[in-house]
Amino acid sequence: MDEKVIDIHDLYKSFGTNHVLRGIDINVHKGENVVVLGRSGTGKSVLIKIIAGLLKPDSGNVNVLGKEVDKLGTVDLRELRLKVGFCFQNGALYDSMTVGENLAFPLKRNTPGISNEQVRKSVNVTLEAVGLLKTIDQMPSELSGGQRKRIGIARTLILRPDIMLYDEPTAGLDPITCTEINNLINEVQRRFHTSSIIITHDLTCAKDVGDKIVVMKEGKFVKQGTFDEVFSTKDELINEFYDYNFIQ
Ligand SMILES: Nc1ncnc2c1ncn2[C@@H]1O[C@H](COP(=O)(O)OP(=O)(O)OP(=O)(O)O)[C@@H](O)[C@H]1O
Repeated sequence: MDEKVIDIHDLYKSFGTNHVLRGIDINVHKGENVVVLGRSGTGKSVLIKIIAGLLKPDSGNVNVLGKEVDKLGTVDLRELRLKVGFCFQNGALYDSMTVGENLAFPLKRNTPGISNEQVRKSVNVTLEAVGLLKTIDQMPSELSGGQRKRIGIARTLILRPDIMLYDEPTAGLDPITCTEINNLINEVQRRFHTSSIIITHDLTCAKDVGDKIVVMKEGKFVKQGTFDEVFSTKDELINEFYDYNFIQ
């Protein structure tokens, strides 16, 4: 796990007078799942949007897969974005397309010349990987919340990215479905050799999927280590999380 696929140093980002990121350092090694844990509004989504090249940093170094993201031109940025999969909180599915079409769409758009047979094969393999091949002809509105999340992950995965960025993958799900999503995130890591950042305020998710946990507060990282290292001392910050998650 020596190779760094994400290497961020001294990252700052403000919106007007709202100083959201205030000197962030983080690295993700190849094959690692890193959880960013923090309460609402601490800047977790802004951080992964900067990594995905969707927002520009004010200052600092943001190196992703060996490239300085904010220095890339349009073509190089587009190429990098294909290797960085962004799993949106709501799955970002097209409601007017079937599940199969939702997966085929990004693949066709980003792989000029791909044959219908290759698309069909890839859609099948990817749906099978998330355990939902049976939903291929269903509409997103017919799916449960957990299924929509899985399909959202599949739609990102179909481009076989090196990096997966998960934005609150378990938000709004019941505990059993949360566990299923956590298992899927680990399965994706194993099967597709992805490196991931998972942002969440769900402690069970952090514990289940995180090789490393970083705790963010007010735009800074205040703790990092394995789950046990971070949560071995129950200071005020950590207690906030236990209270929030109703865990004693
Ligand atoms: N495009 C934007 N323009 C202006 N302000 C923004 C923009 N994106 C985010 N912000 C602000 O940045 C701050 C951090 O937002 P962010 O979405 O990163 O929080 P978060 O930690 O992901 O919270 P949550 O858990 O609720 O999603 C918020 O105050 C938000 O209003």
